[in-house]
Amino acid sequence: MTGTGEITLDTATFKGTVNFHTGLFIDGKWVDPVDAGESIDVVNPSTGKPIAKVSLGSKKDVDIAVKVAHKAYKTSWGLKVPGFTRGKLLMRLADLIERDADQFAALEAINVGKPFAVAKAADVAGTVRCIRYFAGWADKIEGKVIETTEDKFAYTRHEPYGVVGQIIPWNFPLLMLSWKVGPALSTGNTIVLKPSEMTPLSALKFAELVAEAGFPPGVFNIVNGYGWTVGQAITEHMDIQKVAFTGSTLVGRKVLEAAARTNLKVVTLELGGKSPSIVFDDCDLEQTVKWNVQSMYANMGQSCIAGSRIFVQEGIYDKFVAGYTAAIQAFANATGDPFSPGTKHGPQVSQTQFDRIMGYIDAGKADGAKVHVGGERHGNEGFFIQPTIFTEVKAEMKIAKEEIFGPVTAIMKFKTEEEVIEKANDTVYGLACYVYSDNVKRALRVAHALEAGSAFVNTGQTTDPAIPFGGYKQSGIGREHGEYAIATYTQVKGVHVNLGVSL
Ligand SMILES: NC(=O)C1=CN([C@@H]2O[C@H](COP(=O)(O)OP(=O)(O)OC[C@H]3O[C@@H](n4cnc5c(N)ncnc54)[C@H](O)[C@@H]3O)[C@@H](O)[C@H]2O)C=CC1
Ligand code: BAL
Repeated sequence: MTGTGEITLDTATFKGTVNFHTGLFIDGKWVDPVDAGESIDVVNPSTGKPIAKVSLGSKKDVDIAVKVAHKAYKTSWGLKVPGFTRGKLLMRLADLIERDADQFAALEAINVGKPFAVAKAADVAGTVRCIRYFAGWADKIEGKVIETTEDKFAYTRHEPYGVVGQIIPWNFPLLMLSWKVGPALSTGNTIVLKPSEMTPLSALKFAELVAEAGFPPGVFNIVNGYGWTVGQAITEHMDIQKVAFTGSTLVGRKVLEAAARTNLKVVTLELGGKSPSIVFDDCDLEQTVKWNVQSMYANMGQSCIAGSRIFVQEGIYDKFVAGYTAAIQAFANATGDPFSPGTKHGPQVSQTQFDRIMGYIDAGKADGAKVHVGGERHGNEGFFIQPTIFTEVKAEMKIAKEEIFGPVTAIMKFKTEEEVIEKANDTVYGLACYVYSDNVKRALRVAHALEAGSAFVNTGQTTDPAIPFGGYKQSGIGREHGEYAIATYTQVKGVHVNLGVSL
């Protein structure tokens, strides 16, 4: 019997105990790592104190997990199982996650620092919707017949890869897992997944429900561990045919290099961003302020699509900055315990991220930008940072160029549409962009001219499992969501059948 953990809470939003396993989930069972004994401390970012220990896996455990995943693929999953059966199991899994929504939200609140209500309404509900969406695809994966000559019957099959590796980040531990697990299982692949070492708890809870839903053993496996050991072993494994990764551009590069060095596995990458938000004079000011607050400060700014560079047209600049400042000050007043009902802003996920973000704030100050709001830590416990706005920002400053991944906005002024398109596109990233204007022709013209995989027009940040998500430029390769995700988890075979006598 491997370890278990429990967290008991008596808060205004959640009262009760959440139990979870702390081992590795391989072949439908909870097991200890081959090199048992070492563990990872899981920390509550609101206090900086440990809340659990989970087993630390290694390359040896990845090897075992890949073997059982391969066997499951050949014997009890893959195309052996009809799409409607895979879909039914995924539907059942979604129902179980919904049943345990409060427990999942509690884990995301205590382990990531997300406000409980937000975790429940966004992360958990989004996960349920994502799994249901991909359950629906399972029996709709179709090839096509291709007309060539009268003698030839040719058609395509969209076949799974076999064993896929999935490496999950810490900013949306459950939701990002669902974006990867949903399409992989729907299409018949089996999975070896590594959660972030900082935020493994919701993934471990998820694995319990995979077993309860009745998926065959070996179809879904979790190996906890660090990126440079377990993560790297996944990316280098010769029997993993595809890897899906969400995280930093730095590590994304390593994932691609590992694939090139080993078996040329297919790689999809969802990486960093420095998304522009463009506010035109003719926008609906009140709404635009609200949308910008949400797009930037949701999840404590730890979102790859955060609208972190706000370009404001000169005619509305003063009014926008005044409205945005007031809104951020109100938002900042709702900083605190993720389990308090009114909390909107929690801690950063870790000491490392806290230090990194404070380093950027210091760089902004040193480079001559003006701290308009915030700019300091909040309180003296945990990893809280005040929502921060910089004005008087120049394009060449670090805070305008690099992904901060924290609650820090850089506001800049512009005059013309042409000028702002050029400035907005002057980045190595291309994940998302935001455009605010009541002139729909202009809004769409600009959205089309911006080099980004998602364009949000007159809205905050929003994702939907039906709508493709991914990056241009150094923000990634491939797409998650929608039929595009189905395509990235299948490979196409062209079948040529001779109906005549000659070739
Ligand atoms: N696109 C996104 O949603 C995310 C972006 N980031 C960006 O990355 C920055 C640094 O955050 P980190 O936690 O250090 O990100 P990271 O890229 O190191 O971590 C993401 C995942 O990759 C794994 N990993 C690390 N090294 C690996 C390797 N060599 N091979 C395979 N897997 C590996 C980690 O264990 C984790 O599961 C953030 O400040 C942010 O800018 C981080 C998390 C999510
Ligand atoms: N990584 C996809 C969702 C987000 O970070 O906003």
